[in-house]
Amino acid sequence: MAILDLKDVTGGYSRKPVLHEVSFNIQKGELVGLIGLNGAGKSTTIKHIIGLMNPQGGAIEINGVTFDEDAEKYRKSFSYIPETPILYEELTLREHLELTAMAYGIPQDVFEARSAALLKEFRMEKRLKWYPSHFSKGMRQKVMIMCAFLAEPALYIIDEPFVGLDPLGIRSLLAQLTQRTENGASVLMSTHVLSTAEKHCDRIILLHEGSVRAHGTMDDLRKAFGRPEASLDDLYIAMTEEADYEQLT
Ligand SMILES: Nc1ncnc2c1ncn2[C@@H]1O[C@H](COP(=O)(O)OP(=O)(O)OP(=O)(O)O)[C@@H](O)[C@H]1O
Repeated sequence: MAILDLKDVTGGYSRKPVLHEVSFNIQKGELVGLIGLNGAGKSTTIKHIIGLMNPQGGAIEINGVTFDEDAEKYRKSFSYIPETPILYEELTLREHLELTAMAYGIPQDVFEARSAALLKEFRMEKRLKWYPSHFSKGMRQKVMIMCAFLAEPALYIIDEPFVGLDPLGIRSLLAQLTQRTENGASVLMSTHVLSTAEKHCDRIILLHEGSVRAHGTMDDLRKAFGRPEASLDDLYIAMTEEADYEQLT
C-alpha cells in the first residue's frame, strides 16, 4: 500500500481549479521530489495533502485514510515543514519542541533523547532559551525542521527546504532525510534546487500548470524525454519549452 496516494486531485482557491487531476503516489521508504516552475501548483498540492484545502475532485489518502474519514489519524501520519517558518513568538525553542512532543504524544524520555540529537545535528544546543525574534531566517527554519523530525511519522512533507539554510544545515537536513527513509519513512519534498533533487530523490514529479507532465526515476524521465544524458535541469527546461510549444500550436 502507498503511504501517500493522490488520485485525480482537482482543486484550487476558487471555482477555477489550479490543480487538474493530479495523480501520484509515494511508497514506503521513498524520497520523492515535486518540481515545477513558480506557480506550477506545488504549494497548492501540498496544502491539499496536509488537509488545509479540500479537493474539488479526486481523493488523497495517507496510510489508506482520507482526511474526511479520520482527521486525527490522517494528521498524525505526517509532519509538515512549510516554506515560511510559522513560530510562536512567545515560546522559546525548548517550548516549541515540548509543545510538538505533547501534540504527538511523545514520552518525556524519548523526547529528551530525540531533541538532544536534533539540537546537536542542527547546531542549536545553545539556543534552547531563545525566542524566535532572536533567530535568523535559517535558525527559524531549523526550529520547524527539528519539530517535524521529533515526531518520526510515516511521511514528511517538505516545502522548499533549502533556500534559507546554510551548507551545514543542508547537509544535516539531507543526512536526516536519508536516515529516515532508510528506516522506512517516506518524504515528499518540493524544491527548485534541481541538482540536489536529482542526487537525492528516488523519483521526481514534474508539475506544470497544475498537471503532472511526467514522473518517475531520472532514468524514466530521460527515456520519456528521449534525452539519455540529460540532467534534471535539462529535462525541466525541455518540459517548459515543450509546454510553450504546445501552447503556440
Ligand atoms: N492564496 C491563494 N489565492 C489564490 N490563488 C493562489 C493562492 N496561492 C496560490 N495561488 C495561485 O495558484 C497557482 C499555483 O500556486 P502555488 O503557490 O501552488 O505554486 P508553486 O508551484 O508552489 O510556486 P512557487 O514555486 O512560486 O512557490 C498560481 O497560479 C497562484 O497564483
